[in-house]
Amino acid sequence: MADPIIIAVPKGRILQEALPLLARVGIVPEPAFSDDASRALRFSTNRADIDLIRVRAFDVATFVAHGAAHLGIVGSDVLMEFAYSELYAPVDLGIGHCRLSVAEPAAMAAKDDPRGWSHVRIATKYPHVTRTHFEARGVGAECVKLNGAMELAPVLGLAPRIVDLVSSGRTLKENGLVEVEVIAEVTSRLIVNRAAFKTRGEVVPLVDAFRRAVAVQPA
Ligand SMILES: Nc1ncnc2c1ncn2[C@@H]1O[C@H](COP(=O)(O)OP(=O)(O)OP(=O)(O)O)[C@@H](O)[C@H]1O
Ligand SMILES: O=P(O)(O)OC[C@H]1O[C@H](OP(=O)(O)OP(=O)(O)O)[C@H](O)[C@@H]1O
Repeated sequence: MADPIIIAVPKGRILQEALPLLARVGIVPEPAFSDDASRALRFSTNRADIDLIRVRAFDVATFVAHGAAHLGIVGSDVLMEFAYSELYAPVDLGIGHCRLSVAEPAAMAAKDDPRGWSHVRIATKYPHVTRTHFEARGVGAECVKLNGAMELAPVLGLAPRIVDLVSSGRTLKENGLVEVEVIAEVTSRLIVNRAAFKTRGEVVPLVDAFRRAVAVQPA
């Protein structure tokens, strides 16, 4: 038998929404996959021809782009940041809904006019998306790269503005920030390594199975 197809799934918040979707596709991981105490990183499933790996959200795209995994589930925010040409993103999975936004302290926003910006300093996990967004309207963006807790940057003087994911808005509110621009709406996508799509015959029916599972997804 050929080596199993490997699907990369992010640990963290997307995982909880991805598991019911995988079940509708007919993929049920071994129990250790959902056990936070497990230190394993690769897991078998009810299908002998499919294994799952559990990696950080940003690393899903890297594993699949390099062919170390054949398919993956990843936020469109990550795809925008890396823009890997080796990836094909054929299915919007309709999970992990949030948006990528610019935010700043409420007091600053009260007096601020985004149309007047010529240069901004921004704390973010998304420097590429941020620079591209501002360059499109002639604004230079100087980015301070952080991997989390961006909301601390304005009050501690690291950068007056941030670009981060927003869902309920609670994190911004509890840190005295307000959203001033939405850069992109975000959902999770099924991604496929382009070479695997051509060379592994199992991939096309699997992509179709994800498409069907999304179509019957509860609203
Ligand atoms: N508040 C949110 N609501 C819905 N989806 C979100 C939210 N925050 C993040 N996501 C989605 O989940 C993905 C993972 O989020 P995030 O990077 O915050 O997870 P994490 O577990 O903190 O990652 P890591 O620890 O690997 O850095 C994001 O790429 C995005 O697509
Ligand atoms: O608008 P809200 O519903 O409050 O969600 C937004 C928060 O969610 C994400 O962080 P996450 O909880 O994944 O934590 P981390 O990125 O700091 O690990 C994001 O980076 C925001 O901090």
